[in-house]
Amino acid sequence: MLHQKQLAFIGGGAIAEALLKGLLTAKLVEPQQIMVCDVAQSRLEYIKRTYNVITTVNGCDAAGQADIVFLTVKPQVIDDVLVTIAPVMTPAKVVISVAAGITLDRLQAKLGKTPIIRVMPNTPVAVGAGVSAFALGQNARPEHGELASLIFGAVGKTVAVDEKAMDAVTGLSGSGPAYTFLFIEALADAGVRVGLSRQTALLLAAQTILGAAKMVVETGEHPAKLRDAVTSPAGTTIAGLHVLEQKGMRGAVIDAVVAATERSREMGQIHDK
Ligand SMILES: NC(=O)C1=CN([C@@H]2O[C@H](COP(=O)(O)OP(=O)(O)OC[C@H]3O[C@@H](n4cnc5c(N)ncnc54)[C@H](OP(=O)(O)O)[C@@H]3O)[C@@H](O)[C@H]2O)C=CC1
Ligand SMILES: O=C(O)[C@@H]1CCC=N1
Repeated sequence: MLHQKQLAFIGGGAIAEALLKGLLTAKLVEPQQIMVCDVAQSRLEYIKRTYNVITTVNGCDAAGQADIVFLTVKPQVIDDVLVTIAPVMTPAKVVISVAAGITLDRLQAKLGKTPIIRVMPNTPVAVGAGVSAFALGQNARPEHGELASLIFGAVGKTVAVDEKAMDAVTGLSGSGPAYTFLFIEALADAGVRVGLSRQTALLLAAQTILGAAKMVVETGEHPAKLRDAVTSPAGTTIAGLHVLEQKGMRGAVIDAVVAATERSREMGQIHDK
């Protein structure tokens, strides 16, 4: 389905790199099918050197030549980008926006009849283990849903959601890798505190998170049941869990996701911050 399609990324930052790396690794596309546009020449040089894709500073050119246009700029500059690319957009192209908080209505108002898909991926797409939620705009057809499943399914799991859920998705899985990296870092620091080498502590911490997540996904069991199986009576785990509960870990995580969700909503409402 992506054979001979041209993809353009408008914005060559963190999520664009994660996506193109994942798509190339999955062999869904070849490097010559990808064009990356960014305002920073040094960033483009790095992207070209690393992935051998086509690069340009001209967003209009990139969007004009592409069949699938990814909007991978910060929400704060999305309106400028929409004005730049609007003249070359046609109903035969498709726009995939990953910008946090930016609604389909706001994108559609500038892009006329071009079909739009709003997606919230996360950076583990770079290693084929992302999760992406998507919602279709008013001009999108069922094949555009299939396209989203194909592209984002090649680099992880996908879920179709009602657009209303997008801010919550952003607060949970969009930002979630950052919370998890912080937890891994904290676990590794803890390992060092109790006498392990940094290298060993980091390996134990990261592999523990990976293994625990895999158990939840593959067994379909409730995490509480899996947790109970680790927690021996009067053992080590309950001593550790007691401290985490006393320090309010669950509440802190809920507050973090609520704050990120609210920030996503806020970014959809303001146009210049
Ligand atoms: N990072 C993530 O994990 C995720 C990000 N997103 C969304 O992806 C978008 C990009 O985020 P992220 O990759 O983190 O941000 P980055 O800042 O890393 O990347 C954005 C890039 O776009 C460049 N840029 C700025 N203006 C233009 C322009 N007019 N034309 C072309 N390029 C431009 C920026 O250059 P400069 O820095 O010089 O301004 C920067 O290199 C955001 O909307 C975010 O909400 C969604 C899911 C996950
Ligand atoms: O921090 C951000 O705003 C973006 C959106 C989701 C992940 N990163």
